[in-house]
Parts: sequence; C-alpha cells; structure tokens
Amino acid sequence: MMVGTRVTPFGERLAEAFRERGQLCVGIDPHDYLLREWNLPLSAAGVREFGLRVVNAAAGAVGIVKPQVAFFELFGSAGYSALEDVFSAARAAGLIVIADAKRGDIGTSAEAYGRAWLQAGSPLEADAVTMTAYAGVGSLQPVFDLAETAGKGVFVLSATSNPESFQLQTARASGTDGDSSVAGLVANEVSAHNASARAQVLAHGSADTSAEPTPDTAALGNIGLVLGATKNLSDYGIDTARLALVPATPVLAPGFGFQGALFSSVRSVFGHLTPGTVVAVSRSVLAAGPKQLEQSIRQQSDELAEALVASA
Ligand SMILES: O=c1ccn([C@@H]2O[C@H](COP(=O)(O)O)[C@@H](O)[C@H]2O)c(=O)[nH]1
Repeated sequence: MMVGTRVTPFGERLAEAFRERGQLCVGIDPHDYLLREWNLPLSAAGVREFGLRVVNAAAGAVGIVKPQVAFFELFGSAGYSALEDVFSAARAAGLIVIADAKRGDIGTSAEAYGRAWLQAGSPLEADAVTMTAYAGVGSLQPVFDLAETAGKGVFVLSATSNPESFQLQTARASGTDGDSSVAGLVANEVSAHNASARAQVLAHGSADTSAEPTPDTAALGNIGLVLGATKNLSDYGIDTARLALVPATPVLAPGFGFQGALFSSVRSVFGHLTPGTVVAVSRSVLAAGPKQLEQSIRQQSDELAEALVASA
C-alpha cells in the first residue's frame, strides 16, 4: 500500500484492481436461505464459514469483495468476530474490501465510524466503507480526511437501487450549485471534495516527491458514490460527464442480477463514469452454491468484461 513514503490512494488501488481483475465485485451477503442452501448453520460460525468460502472463491478471480455488515451484526459480538476474520482473510488474499456498513452521523460521531472501519490496525479495518449523508455531506468530512491520509475510500449513498428511495432522493435540495435533487447534491459535493483533495495534493505534494501522482495514476478520486444500476441517473439530474472530470468520482453500483439490472446496461446507466464503476453482485452469484461459486464468479466476471467491450 506504500510507494516510498507515500500511501497509495484508494482511487489508484481501485484502478489497479480494475486493470488486473476487472470491475466485478462479489458481495458477501449470508442471507438465511443461502446459509440453508449451503448447509451452514444460522449462527456466527455459519456466516464466518460462508464469508471465508466466498473469499476463497473470489481470490484470484476478482479484485473486490463487499461484505454486507448487517448479516454479521445479526449475531452480535460473535458476528463481529466472524466479520473480522472475513476481512482479514480477504485483505490477506489481496482483495479490496468494501465494508457495506452504511454509517453516518454528526461529524464527531461520523469520525469514530471512520476510525472503526478505515483506520489502520482497527479490528474492523476495511479498504472502503459505505456511508449515508442524511446529516449532510459535510458531516462526513472527518471520514473523508481520514480516508485521504490513510489510502482508504468511502462510498456515499446518492441514488440507491431500491424503488422506495426515489421520492426522497429526487426531492429538491438547494446547494451551492443552485437547485438540484438530493441525490444530485450529494454527488456534486462528493465530486467537489475529490477535486479539492487533488488540488491540495498537487499544491503541497507528498513526502516522497519521486512518487507524486501523475494524471494517469490519480484519474480516480478516493471518495465515491453509491448509484443503483436500476436507476436512470438523469431522473436525479446527475451529470455523469461532469462527475467523470479528473479526478473522476468512483461509483459502487449495486442492483445487478437479483434486482434486475443487466451487465449490458452498465454503459448506458453510468455513461462517462463506467471506467470507475464497481459492479456489485451478491445473490445472483452466491446462488451458485459453494461448489460452483468460483466458476460462477469467473463466468460473471467474463460476461461483464465482454459487455463492457461490446458497448464501448
Ligand atoms: O443502493 C443500494 C445500496 C446497497 N445495496 C446492497 O448491495 C447488495 C445487493 O445485493 P444483491 O443480492 O446483488 O441484490 C446488498 O448487500 C444491498 O444491501 C443495494 O442493493 N442497493
């Protein structure tokens, strides 16, 4: 994660994972019915075993996993212990771990969430965490700052994949850019953060000047957005061309497979943001079962790569 004395920014690590292993991200969502199908107990031991099997199948086939924290939280402290083991195994296997925890609060508490999920040496250390901006994007600034210095990422909910979100996320909000949707305001503020973080790095540099970011390595910012693949981003006034200006805002895109979105529509949904989009699948790949899982992951990864080439 270090180049000389410079911490490799999350956006660079994400871009490297894309180059080496493609854009598919495997969700680790041990639903009760999946535990039953996998012949695992509905317990902390069961979700631990489920998570470790997914990590084994994903390692080498894809570059990114997204454990859904809720399914581990169900089992209290034992579930958290299981989650720690899954994170450790995934990170040891070289996978980028996005903790789907969806945290958010006033700034002082948000900062503690950031330290819990992103600080080096924390028991729950991941590479990135999902967060909500209902207390304002500014309330997440301490987490963004930590992510920038620690080489970590944050994905902020903007236009989520579920149908119930539409009314709230298309509600009108007034920001510095004038009137926009709530989702658009979140998107624009995250993009503005990425631009300002990059300007600061370029102005002040890092300790190791031989490892300064070049336009290529710094193409992706470190703070991203959750944008559902089931949505039409123009309904929210989200301008993908604007968000893709360097440093482009990365996207975590759930909604494929079980929720109905197709790999063939990645480019039509995400437009200019496509090269920085993490394509997340959980149930549609986990349904393959433990024996066929690696094969199913590889197949979906190939299908995604082919769909991206075909739509280029
Ligand atoms: O807008 C959102 C944000 C997060 N999610 C999460 O992604 C996965 C999707 O699972 P599938 O089985 O592929 O549908 C799950 O963990 C959600 O909590 C989302 O779906 N939409």
